[in-house]
Amino acid sequence: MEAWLGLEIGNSRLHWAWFAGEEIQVTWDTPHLSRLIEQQLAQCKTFADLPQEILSPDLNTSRLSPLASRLLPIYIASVVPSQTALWQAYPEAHVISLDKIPLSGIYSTLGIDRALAVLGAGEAFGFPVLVIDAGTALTFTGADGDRCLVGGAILSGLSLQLQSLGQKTANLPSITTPEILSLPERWAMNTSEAIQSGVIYTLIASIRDFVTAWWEKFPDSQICFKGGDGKLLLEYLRSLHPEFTDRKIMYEPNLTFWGMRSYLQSFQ
Ligand SMILES: Nc1ncnc2c1ncn2[C@@H]1O[C@H](COP(=O)(O)OP(=O)(O)O)[C@@H](O)[C@H]1O
Ligand SMILES: CC(C)(COP(=O)(O)O)[C@@H](O)C(=O)NCCC(=O)O
Ligand SMILES: [K+]
Repeated sequence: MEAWLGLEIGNSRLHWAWFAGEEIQVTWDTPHLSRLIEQQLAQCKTFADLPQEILSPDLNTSRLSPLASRLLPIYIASVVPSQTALWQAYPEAHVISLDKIPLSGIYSTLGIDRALAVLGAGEAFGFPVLVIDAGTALTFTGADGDRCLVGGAILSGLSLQLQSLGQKTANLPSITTPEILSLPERWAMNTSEAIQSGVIYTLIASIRDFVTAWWEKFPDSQICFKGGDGKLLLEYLRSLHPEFTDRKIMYEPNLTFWGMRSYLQSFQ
């Protein structure tokens, strides 16, 4: 099986998957790359020449050593043009564009991450399907039983909501997501918890509203969460709304990579 790397470039960080053919071997995340790396990417002749920055510290690199003597193709789904540009110099970079995604009804400025995630989810669990991506932004993206985009919605993600409150007010601290270890008190008695309560309970209420509206349209449809805050938000949704526990709703971090795999298969 041929080896390749999937790279999803989000607004907070890079998400990587090493594929052996159709199987994901390992995934990891790294920070955005600096412009200084462009030169190094241009001169890559083998996997071993790739900058260390793209490998995670906890990635067992010995697993990758069989690949070290070759140059791996990297399939890129990016919503950050300045980060995409850095890869133009890499000889085996393939930027995935919206026009060849095997879904209908797509609008021209739809995020490629959203298109691939809904494609990956639909291929794995069947169409119709709804994807909730809790990344920098939080997005809802649905497709119907004919693999046609139904549409969706975009709002500020969990960290962005917390950060912007801290940045645009004099007295509010910027809370970070690792500080939210459990569901806050709804009726909070201190500033930090009041911020957490406001952001979390309204986010969960919005998600519940979209989920309910989706199931009114497509009652048996699978709903998939992904993204850095997806696991936490699904956990909170379930604990506040136990009636969702037995419904088809799950967390799956690799939807975009599954979408890349389907995209590549559509050319075979
Ligand atoms: N190590 C981490 N670095 C950055 N964000 C993280 C990390 N762990 C969890 N998160 C959460 O993930 C969110 C970003 O989600 P992610 O899916 O990585 O975003 P994007 O795909 O937009 O780059 C942040 O808002 C943050 O709350
Ligand atoms: C909505 C997004 C910013 C989400 O990006 P992310 O939070 O995953 O970094 C991205 O999908 C995007 O730039 N979309 C383009 C607009 C659209 O999808 O309609
Ligand atoms: K994303």
